[in-house]
Amino acid sequence: MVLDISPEDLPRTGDQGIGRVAVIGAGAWGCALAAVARSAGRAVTVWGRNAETVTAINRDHENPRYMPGVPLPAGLNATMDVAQACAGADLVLIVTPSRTLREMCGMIRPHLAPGVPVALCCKGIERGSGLLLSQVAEQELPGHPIGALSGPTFAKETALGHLTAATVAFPFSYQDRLHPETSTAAKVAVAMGSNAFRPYVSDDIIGVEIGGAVKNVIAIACGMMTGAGFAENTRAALITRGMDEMKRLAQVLGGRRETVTGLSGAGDLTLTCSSRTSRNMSLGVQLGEGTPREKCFDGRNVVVEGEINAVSVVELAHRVKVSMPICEAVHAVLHKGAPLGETFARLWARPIEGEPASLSLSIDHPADDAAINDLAERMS
Ligand SMILES: NC(=O)C1=CN([C@@H]2O[C@H](COP(=O)(O)OP(=O)(O)OC[C@H]3O[C@@H](n4cnc5c(N)ncnc54)[C@H](OP(=O)(O)O)[C@@H]3O)[C@@H](O)[C@H]2O)C=CC1
Ligand SMILES: O=C(CO)COP(=O)(O)O
Repeated sequence: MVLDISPEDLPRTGDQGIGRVAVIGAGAWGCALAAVARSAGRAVTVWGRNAETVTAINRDHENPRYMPGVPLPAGLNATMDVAQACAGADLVLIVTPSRTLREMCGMIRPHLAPGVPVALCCKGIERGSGLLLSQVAEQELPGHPIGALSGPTFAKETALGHLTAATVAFPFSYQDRLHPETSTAAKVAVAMGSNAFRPYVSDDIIGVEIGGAVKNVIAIACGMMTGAGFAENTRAALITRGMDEMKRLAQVLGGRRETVTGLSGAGDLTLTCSSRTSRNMSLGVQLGEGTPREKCFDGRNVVVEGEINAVSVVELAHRVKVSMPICEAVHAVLHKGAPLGETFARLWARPIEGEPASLSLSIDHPADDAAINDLAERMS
């Protein structure tokens, strides 16, 4: 169900709450979130850099390039003018690929009113610096509360109004702990929430962001093994052990392990590792089937965050000395030319460990090279 209210009919609620939302990015997720905010009764303007897409959103209420056939609410405005998109906004959602975040922050900076909260809806870790996206945005947008909106949310399903839940995380002040319902996270959750889109409030931005960045890499691993002919046992093992990698990294960086078991961690990991609707899983499947990288997605340029972020995740893990063997395997195959079959066969042949890791043990068993070669052969 989509409410069709003209932006002029809506009060600007100012201090009372969030009336206007600017969405930076007119791709699949940007348009889906714009539809969510519009359906929740907000006035919404989407900024996009592609004239045809902007025209199609305004004229046809559709994004034919990224979500063909999915109707968007009629009252949703799109523009190529960033000043117009940000004018009067009480909330900004940044929804472009993670590698563009710094650039997007610089672009919107001159046009934001002081103190307007910015929620990051992209998933990744900055390459080189190892910074979380929220830390990048804090550097570029001083004085603005920076948070994240993340969860198991395929854009098309969300835009079509399928029941969806996600986490909204902003750091809490002392006051926020006394009155969580007036925190920025709660205000953003109220602004975005509707009968179909259910936000949960969190103060653990680190835990939420790590979940979003790492799950894409694990989804590529699941795809690779699926494409190579392995089945549900293998996928379940990768999901579970992948979640452990997420938990370890989140905890060392100051996030909470229980956040990783929530929507933005376990929820998104399960979704992304279960369906070829996921671009990350789909890339893995194609590679596992033996398709050369340049021929994947029929040669189209598709946003696969886990591919780029395998580098930043592994670099970060090395920096903080966290063991992430599945991410390492994906990184080795994608970026170091390691053979997929042998890499995953060796992943399975690692020393026996404790579960949980606090049961600290490591039992070497002699690597049976012939067996590893057999397994690798089976995967090639
Ligand atoms: N799709 C989904 O289901 C979900 C996606 N996300 C996350 O959202 C983020 C965006 O993904 P999604 O919307 O799916 O991607 P899409 O490929 O659908 O769209 C990407 C958008 O970003 C724009 N863009 C790309 N590069 C730049 C740039 N340098 N400057 C400005 N705009 C740029 C594209 O514009 P143009 O068309 O002009 O190239 C396009 O509008 C990712 O981090 C993804 O992980 C999160 C949850 C769900
Ligand atoms: O993040 C997503 C769902 O929550 C989208 O996943 P993909 O980028 O793999 O399509």
